[in-house]
Amino acid sequence: MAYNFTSRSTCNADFLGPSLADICSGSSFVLFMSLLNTFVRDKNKISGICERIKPIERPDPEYDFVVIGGGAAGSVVASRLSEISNWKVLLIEAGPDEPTAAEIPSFFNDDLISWGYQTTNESHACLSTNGSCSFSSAKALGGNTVHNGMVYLRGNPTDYNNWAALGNEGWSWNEVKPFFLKAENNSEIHRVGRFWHATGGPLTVGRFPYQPPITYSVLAAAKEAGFGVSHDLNGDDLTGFSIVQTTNKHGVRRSSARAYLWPARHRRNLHVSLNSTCTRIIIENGAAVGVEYYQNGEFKTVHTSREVILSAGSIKSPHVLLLSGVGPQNHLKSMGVEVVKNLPGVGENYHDHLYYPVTFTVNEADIYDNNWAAASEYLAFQTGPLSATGLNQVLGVISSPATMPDYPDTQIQCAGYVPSCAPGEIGALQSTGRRVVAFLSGWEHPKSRGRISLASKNPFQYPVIWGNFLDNSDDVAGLVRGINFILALAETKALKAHNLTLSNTPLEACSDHLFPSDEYWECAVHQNMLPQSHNVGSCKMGPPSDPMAVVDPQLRVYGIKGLRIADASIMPQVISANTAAATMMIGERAAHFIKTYWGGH
Ligand SMILES: Cc1cc2nc3c(=O)[nH]c(=O)nc-3n(C[C@H](O)[C@H](O)[C@H](O)COP(=O)(O)OP(=O)(O)OC[C@H]3O[C@@H](n4cnc5c(N)ncnc54)[C@H](O)[C@@H]3O)c2cc1C
Repeated sequence: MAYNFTSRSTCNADFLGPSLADICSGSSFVLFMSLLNTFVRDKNKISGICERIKPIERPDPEYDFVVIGGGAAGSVVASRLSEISNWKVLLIEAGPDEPTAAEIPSFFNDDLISWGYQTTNESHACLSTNGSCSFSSAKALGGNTVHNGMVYLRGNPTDYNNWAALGNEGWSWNEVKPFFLKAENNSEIHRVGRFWHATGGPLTVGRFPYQPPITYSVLAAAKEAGFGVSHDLNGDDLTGFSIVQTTNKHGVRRSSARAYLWPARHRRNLHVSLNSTCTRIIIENGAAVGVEYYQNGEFKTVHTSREVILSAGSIKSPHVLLLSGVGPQNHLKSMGVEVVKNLPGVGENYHDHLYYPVTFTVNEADIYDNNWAAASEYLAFQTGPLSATGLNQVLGVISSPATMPDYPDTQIQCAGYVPSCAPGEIGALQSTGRRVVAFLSGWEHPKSRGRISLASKNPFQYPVIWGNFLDNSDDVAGLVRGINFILALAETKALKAHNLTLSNTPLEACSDHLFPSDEYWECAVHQNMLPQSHNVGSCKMGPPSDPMAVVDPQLRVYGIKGLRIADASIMPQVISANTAAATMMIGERAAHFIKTYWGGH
């Protein structure tokens, strides 16, 4: 095999986001990361430098549709609507284009492009950080699909049947499944089969080309501990540990923007405006007629002749609605915002999956996996450690005694072996200690509900994000059960062979409890639990009989004509799995509703 770095592209994309060199601090990293960034950027197969959407500088005064937010759902909506060549579509995204670093799977969760959100006033959670939980959310074209873990899980059929049972016609599993399939291009169809999967859609899905060797010990441990091994958690094997499929193509990330927008880059009827923050939806006589946004130091407006689609995610969609005068009237009045429509559910019902990390060491030196050898292999072949997310591609789905066997409520996410920053030397040590791995107890059926509300009517001030996490004691119990599953996994011969040793040390704040008893873990999760950034529910979908519903089952905002919401915020209850695939499905569903309404099929 010969290394080939000669595919230097001549394309230019001066609108790209931050460089790899910005990710790692420390001067010794800079040369290595700058060179890697240059090589990656020039390699079209990885960076897609010649395939990117070219942003528009001066949008037209009017479009048929304006989509706010180019994330998991917004990119899908804009792409699907612009399939109709006589519809003009504008997509407004607050962030820049997706950075080249994002294309390399091992550099996931890069905080450089994050909005940097924090919850406040938590009485039961994140007590070690004064009741404020931090979580990541990407500000870039592609939204969180640009820096998420790429795990492709759709959730459980019961999740969607529950939505339908709440009065959301058209959202049962059998009705949403075709839209998952429409999106999907499964690169392992021979392994996972056509009953559950499809080929030919925009979103390439498959396992990463690389798994760290310890992966197979984790799977053996899962078998030994009785959790089982699933060959496909999206098929009929709904529980067990698995090397999951992810949104990657040949070891390169597939964000929703790369999957849906880049192939549409030659469409003359699709415009994308980057670094453009929507500050308000313009509503006249009960109808959305345009959008106000801020770009390059100026407020601008654009009008729409058909619809505005709000896809700014679970934090910003309610924020934009509230800034536009749509929300609980008393709250709006108290903030000095003119009430356009009293809609009490806006910002309510906010919730997220919760997790608690249990950390261990293994009997290996703590080396950096990102080095010249790994980088060269990745540049030449898009394989090796950089082509994957380390042990994070392994997770377990478990039904605890609190749920039905076919409706799992616990997810154990594995973590470790992720090559990200590197000092530039092959085999350099990260520390003189042993390598750390973690297992995250993930609680997938949270019952606590929080709220998004205005901090002020200034559109640039973040809203107040109150998770109210762990308010319901069932959520604490769920996390502790997950921790016990992890401890059982750690006791297996398969993992003992790695000398897996618990490294969580007793917390001072929990010193009244025996370490590691259930009482101790209950105390610990109140101290250090984290939201998983799978936030949903803050503009929930519901039937007209539900006074707290924000959108109807066709995603139309109650009481405002020409305005829909398509993103994770419409989920009435979070699904039992990572939320990106479901959110892209919501984008597909929204585009279908819109095309049906306006005769666009
Ligand atoms: C670190 C991390 C890891 C994750 N890992 C996984 C995973 O492995 N698998 C999985 O399934 N899910 C994962 N998720 C969750 C998943 O990515 C999200 O649920 C999903 O992206 C939500 O989609 P969305 O369209 O609702 O919002 P987003 O994807 O957040 O998109 C919203 C977009 O709107 C833009 N925007 C916001 N406000 C404005 C405004 N005022 N004007 C213009 N634009 C605006 C934002 O910049 C953003 O681009 C992860 C999330 C995070 C943060």
